[in-house]
Amino acid sequence: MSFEANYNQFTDFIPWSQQSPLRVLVVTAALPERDAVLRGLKSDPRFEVLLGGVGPVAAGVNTSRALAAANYNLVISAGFAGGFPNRAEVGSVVVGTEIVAADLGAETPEGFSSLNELGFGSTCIRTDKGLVDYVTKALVKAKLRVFNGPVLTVSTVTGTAETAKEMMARIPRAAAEAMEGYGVGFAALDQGLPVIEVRAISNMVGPRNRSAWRIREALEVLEAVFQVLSEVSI
Ligand SMILES: O=C(O)c1cccc(C(=O)CC[C@H]2O[C@@H](n3cnc4c(=O)[nH]cnc43)[C@H](O)[C@@H]2O)c1
Repeated sequence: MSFEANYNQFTDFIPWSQQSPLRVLVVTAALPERDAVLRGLKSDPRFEVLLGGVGPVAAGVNTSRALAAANYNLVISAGFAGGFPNRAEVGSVVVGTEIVAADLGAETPEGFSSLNELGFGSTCIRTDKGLVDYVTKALVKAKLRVFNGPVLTVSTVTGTAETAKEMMARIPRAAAEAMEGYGVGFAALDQGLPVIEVRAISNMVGPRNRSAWRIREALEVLEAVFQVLSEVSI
């Protein structure tokens, strides 16, 4: 289906799609992720791919800078992520329903208190539901293994079973953990733009085991994701 046909499908119910022409900023953390996304997109002119750096601060600052320099109407945070056990396995894709700054808060004798609970703002950025559903369906149709759920943003990669358990208790439906989504999402929100997070699962969240990382597989999945997105022209 052509870009215009798909684009028009949204015009009844997704405000961002009424803005024309569609320009999408994709923010990746590292070079291999950026290159995989570019290979998938095959020079689709509607997409710009930014190397935003690792972690929420670098990603947020670089996204803000890019959004200030040009007009976009959609932002995508993309790359690898850890999958939570029984939620998203290695080689699958997670399309985030929410972006949650999972370690932004305070440790108290009673346990962790999020920024929300402390009354200092929100740790949760909502993603565009219509777009999340649309992207999910397109990826499933392309035979990718896709899961939906909150994607956590952390400043410290989880490296023990205890912390993984704690994260799952804190955000029970969490599907994946990465390090940039909240920064990218905050910058998009600041400009009034919709955001989604799409992650290829390279490892499981839990005890540190670098030999179990499946980077090449995750890169292939990331490339396939953006090939699909280019073909359905979100
Ligand atoms: O040294 C380690 O044990 C280790 C384990 C997981 C990830 C790292 C990184 O430095 C990668 C950071 C990079 O990749 C994304 N990512 C991928 N998997 C995870 C994860 O399980 N938890 C958090 N982030 C992850 C992340 O978005 C960064 O861009 C090192």
